[in-house]
Amino acid sequence: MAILEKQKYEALTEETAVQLVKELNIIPESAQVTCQEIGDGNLNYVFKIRDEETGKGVIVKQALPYAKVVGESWPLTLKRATIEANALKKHGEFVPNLVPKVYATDENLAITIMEDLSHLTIARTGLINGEAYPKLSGDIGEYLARTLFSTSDLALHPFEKKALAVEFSNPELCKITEDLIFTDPFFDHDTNDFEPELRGAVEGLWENNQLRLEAAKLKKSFVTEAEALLHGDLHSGSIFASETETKVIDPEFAFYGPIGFDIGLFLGNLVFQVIVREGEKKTIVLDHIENTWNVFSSVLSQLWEKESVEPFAKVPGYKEAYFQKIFSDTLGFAGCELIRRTIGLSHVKDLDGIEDSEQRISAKKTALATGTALILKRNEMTAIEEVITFLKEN
Ligand SMILES: Nc1ncnc2c1ncn2[C@@H]1O[C@H](COP(=O)(O)OP(=O)(O)O)[C@@H](O)[C@H]1O
Ligand SMILES: CSC[C@H]1O[C@H](OP(=O)(O)O)[C@H](O)[C@@H]1O
Repeated sequence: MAILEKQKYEALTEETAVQLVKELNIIPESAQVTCQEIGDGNLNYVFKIRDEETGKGVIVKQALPYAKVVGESWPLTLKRATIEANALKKHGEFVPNLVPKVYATDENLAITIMEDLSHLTIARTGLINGEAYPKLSGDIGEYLARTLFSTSDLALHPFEKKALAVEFSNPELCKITEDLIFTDPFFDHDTNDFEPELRGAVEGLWENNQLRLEAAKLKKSFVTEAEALLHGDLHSGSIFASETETKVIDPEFAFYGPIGFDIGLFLGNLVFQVIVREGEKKTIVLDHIENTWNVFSSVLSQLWEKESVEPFAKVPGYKEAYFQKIFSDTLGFAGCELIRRTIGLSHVKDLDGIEDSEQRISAKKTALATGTALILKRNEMTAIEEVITFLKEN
């Protein structure tokens, strides 16, 4: 029986994934294909199917009814697949060159069939291997400015914006972020995961009430400020890159949230590379951090001047106040990401991949101190150059 006719969820296998793309005529019935499950993320299956004759590839991504990294004991909504596909399509309206093409979706099967980007490398892997990715920060700055402006009240009629906020209501995935980024790392919670050598530093965080107060304020912003349609999990593992191209994948955490969240997650993940790199290679990443903010703010500023529908947009001082709020949120969210990826449930290879244990512990202590400082100093800093100077000195 045809898979689509069943109209109900079943976990795909390499065989049924092939059957599906043939049923949908994405690859001809007669084609000789290979199929491999290549998912390395925390949550989903990713099948790569390749037509041996034409070399054409497609990706079938399927949500499981639970979080893959933990297993069936952590049930998770299948609706995230529809959120992901719709977010790829919505963001693709504004930055078609920076997201994969979506060929088909099926809500029952919780699948997105999309462009195969295997000619690119996941940016986290490339950066760890010392790649420079000259286009990365310019492209991500552009992606952030265009997707965030175009889905906000600055660009949309309030009815349209609120309808989108409803469409992208994503409570289960938001709860993961609320717990894993904004809560658990600041408490002695059993999801936390860190080496015994870090216990002193971690207990220092738990006893730092000023830090916990600021983390609480950032969590409140995340939970309550429905400013724009966010990617929701914009770390360097959600970006494919090469010397000439950048593509953003995996927006299953998309929802209406504070604009600084996407920027902060991206910059926070670049900070890991500032911590682990030396010399000129460190400078390349510092330049990416500065350029991301500069491109983001300059494109957003142009869009604000030319296209904003907000009557207050021309009121002297409003734009500056709006940008300063995004800037300080960005630093705070970057700080939370640094802390949670160091001691929380979900780590990063940038740190965990350091084989020498003394070096690894030292890098992790730096990540915790940097994250703490970004959270605490976020309202004192007003320009990206100050952040760069701070990162160079620490
Ligand atoms: N469009 C794509 N083209 C090629 N490979 C992909 C594509 N999408 C995902 N992948 C591969 O699958 C992995 C997991 O995908 P991802 O969307 O991050 O899954 P998860 O939601 O489980 O984190 C990526 O790291 C990448 O290697
Ligand atoms: C159990 S979910 C943990 C973590 O995984 C997600 O990342 P990804 O889907 O890219 O692997 C997200 O960052 C969550 O916080």
